[in-house]
Amino acid sequence: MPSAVKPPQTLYDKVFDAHIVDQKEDGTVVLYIDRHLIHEVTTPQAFEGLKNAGRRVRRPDCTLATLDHNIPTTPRKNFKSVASFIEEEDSRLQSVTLEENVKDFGITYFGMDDKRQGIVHVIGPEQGFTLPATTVVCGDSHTSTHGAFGALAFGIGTSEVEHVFATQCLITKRSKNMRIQVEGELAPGVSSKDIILHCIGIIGTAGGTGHVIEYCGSAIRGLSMEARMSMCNMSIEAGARAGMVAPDEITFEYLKGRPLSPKGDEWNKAVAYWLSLRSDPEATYDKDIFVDAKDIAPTVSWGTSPQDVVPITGKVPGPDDFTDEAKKQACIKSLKYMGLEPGTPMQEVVLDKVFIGSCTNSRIEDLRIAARIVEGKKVASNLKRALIVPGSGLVKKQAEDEGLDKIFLDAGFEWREAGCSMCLGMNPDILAPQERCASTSNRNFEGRQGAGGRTHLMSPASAAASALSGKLADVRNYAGWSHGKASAPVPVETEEAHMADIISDEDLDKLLDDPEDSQGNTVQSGAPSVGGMPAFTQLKGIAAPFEIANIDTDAIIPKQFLKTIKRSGLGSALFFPWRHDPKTGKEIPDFILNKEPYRHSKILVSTGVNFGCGSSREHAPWALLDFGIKSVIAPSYGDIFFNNCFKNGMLPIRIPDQEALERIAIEARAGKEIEVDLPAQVIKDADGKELAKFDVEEFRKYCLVNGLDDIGLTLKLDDKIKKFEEKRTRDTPWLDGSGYLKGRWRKDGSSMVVEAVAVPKTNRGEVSKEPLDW
Ligand SMILES: CC(C)[C@H](C(=O)O)[C@@H](O)C(=O)O
Ligand code: SF4
Repeated sequence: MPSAVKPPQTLYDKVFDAHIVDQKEDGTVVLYIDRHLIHEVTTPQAFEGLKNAGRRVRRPDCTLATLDHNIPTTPRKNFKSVASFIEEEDSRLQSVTLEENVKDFGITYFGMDDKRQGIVHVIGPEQGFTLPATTVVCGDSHTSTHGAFGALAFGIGTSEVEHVFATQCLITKRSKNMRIQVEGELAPGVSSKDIILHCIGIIGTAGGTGHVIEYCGSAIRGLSMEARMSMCNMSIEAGARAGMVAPDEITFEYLKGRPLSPKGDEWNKAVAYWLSLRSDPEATYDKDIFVDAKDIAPTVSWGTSPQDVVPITGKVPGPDDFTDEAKKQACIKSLKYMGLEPGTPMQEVVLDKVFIGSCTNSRIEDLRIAARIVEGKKVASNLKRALIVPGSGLVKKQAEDEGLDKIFLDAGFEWREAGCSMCLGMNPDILAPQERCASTSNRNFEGRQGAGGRTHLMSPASAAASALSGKLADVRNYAGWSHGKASAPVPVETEEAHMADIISDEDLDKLLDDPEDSQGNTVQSGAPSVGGMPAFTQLKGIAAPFEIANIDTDAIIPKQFLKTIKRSGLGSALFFPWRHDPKTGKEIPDFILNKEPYRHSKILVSTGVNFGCGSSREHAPWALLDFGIKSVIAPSYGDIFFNNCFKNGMLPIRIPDQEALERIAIEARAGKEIEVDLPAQVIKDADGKELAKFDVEEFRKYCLVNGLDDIGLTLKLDDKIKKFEEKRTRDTPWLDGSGYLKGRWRKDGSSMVVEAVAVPKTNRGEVSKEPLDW
């Protein structure tokens, strides 16, 4: 536990320090991970790596698995097995693969026939698996959600998932501290979703890059745990990898009695420890933002970035509302995609669908508020669908116990089973091209909810009001609304809408199986083979210039390509919607990577900030690598993407100096080769003239130049990891041997060792549940 004599520290500093297993001189830290949540999308390649290297999962008791992204949210009355229930082949394969892996490695798993199944970020807190002062990771960017408990929780890529499986540690660096203080009382109709949208509007999607945000102030203290989760969830959209709230009475009340929360004497010990980790009053922050709660209105997004927000009473902005040229261009692009005219009042924007769900807003309180607003009324007749998708089977059950399902069904909503659903459309719930959706999810990127689909982010209350209005609506006008409009029955999703997702399943299979690009050229298969990493020293080649800011990983590789259990063959999927015409599927000749000489690019130069923001999908670097791009140069990056590159033998280079970056971009635009020299840390033009110097962390450079597998390096620290675990067992015994694996643990000398007992299986693809102890 942290000592009282240390200089003033933040909550983040304290939790981070309490988990250091080893620290190198350059600041690289081996950090112990208390809790690992896993799902089907980002684990197959990690398990494959483990198997190939003959490694085990070090702490199955600290690992919890579920299915969420791929699964249909249709009724499960006839559910027999995942293998027979999931129709779409790639989704089925990914889901069955998870089931096989959890059996092979003895990991607790909530399958589709378990009422505890749900979105990974809903079930962790619900079970008390997420606890204050812990480190929590998941191969998913919205792991930031769990920071609501005062946990240091962040998303990781698949290589890091494998690293945690094998070592229960991660190699990382200390982040900077940022504070967002929200003081005062929230106005009626304003929720924590509005707080976070408002804050992202202020700081931008790159505002928190490199930082961990601590949310504090009276408005935050007044929020429930569920509201805090919604807010921390979107820290990633604010550019930060993690967001935290100091644990308090509200936290403890939420956790007490949860299946995996500490019990009896341990509970009191745990609470005392958790309280000791609050930020010291004199602690300082690298970035400080103050928000007056009364300035926050119900907020909605208008564009294709979560920073594109206005109060619901506002209008769609136009390029003239921005002074910065890059922002003007981004506005033009967003308006075109969203099909909006500048100056249109937001409340006149007509909707096609409403989605209330996702790891941001699918908890019981979200459903309660939505139900209160729609009770006794009907969804507008112009809506094609209005979906309520509970975040977990337990949320669903509770809502049904309270009669909320009936309220929704009577109002004309669909009442679905738990899953990610229309948040990203890896499952059958998607938008058709040009359909407009009021959504309680967290990302409004191009194609996020379905190719060509248009997303407006908002709170559950606003989404409920919008469902009644059929347009984007100000919830404050709906509180007393009692006369429902006549509503038409909500049509069910057609097969056509699903297939409209640009690429058919057959095409997808072909692309993934065939290591050729869409032009039929064999592409360099640069993605590393499992267990190894190619060395990186000098790289000379054509550099493709990209001039847009905030290029997200959904754009680098859209969701339909994430349903693979392999790392290779993704080159054809790179920037798929930007490279191909959605109607014909043919190449768009003007897109940079479709032009000569850029088809042969080995380097990508982005003059825009925050390259690779958003999702943790390691498929993004895999796709770049498979296309032939081994190095990216940009002013700044999404943190997870930046890490993921190194894990694949790629070099992402930060060049924050605008002039130096422009020198490089000039060469790129001219179609000339440039050279990246990692040992010398310089970028040169084709004649060897220096264009820029760059920094790279010593440890990362060492691994890249020598092609080292960092799992092997961490495993060499086994003695230190064991020592850490002994101390953890003494100080925080409630973190060992989760309730689900009771009786499977034995003491082996000084350390806890899990016995290699697979979760009992009923039949292939089906895993039986551990008995519930509640
Ligand atoms: C599939 C996963 C990698 C991804 C993420 O990391 O966020 C997904 O959950 C998303 O929301 O885009
Ligand atoms: S953001 Fe959406 S897709 Fe990602 S975990 Fe949350 S609900 Fe699932």
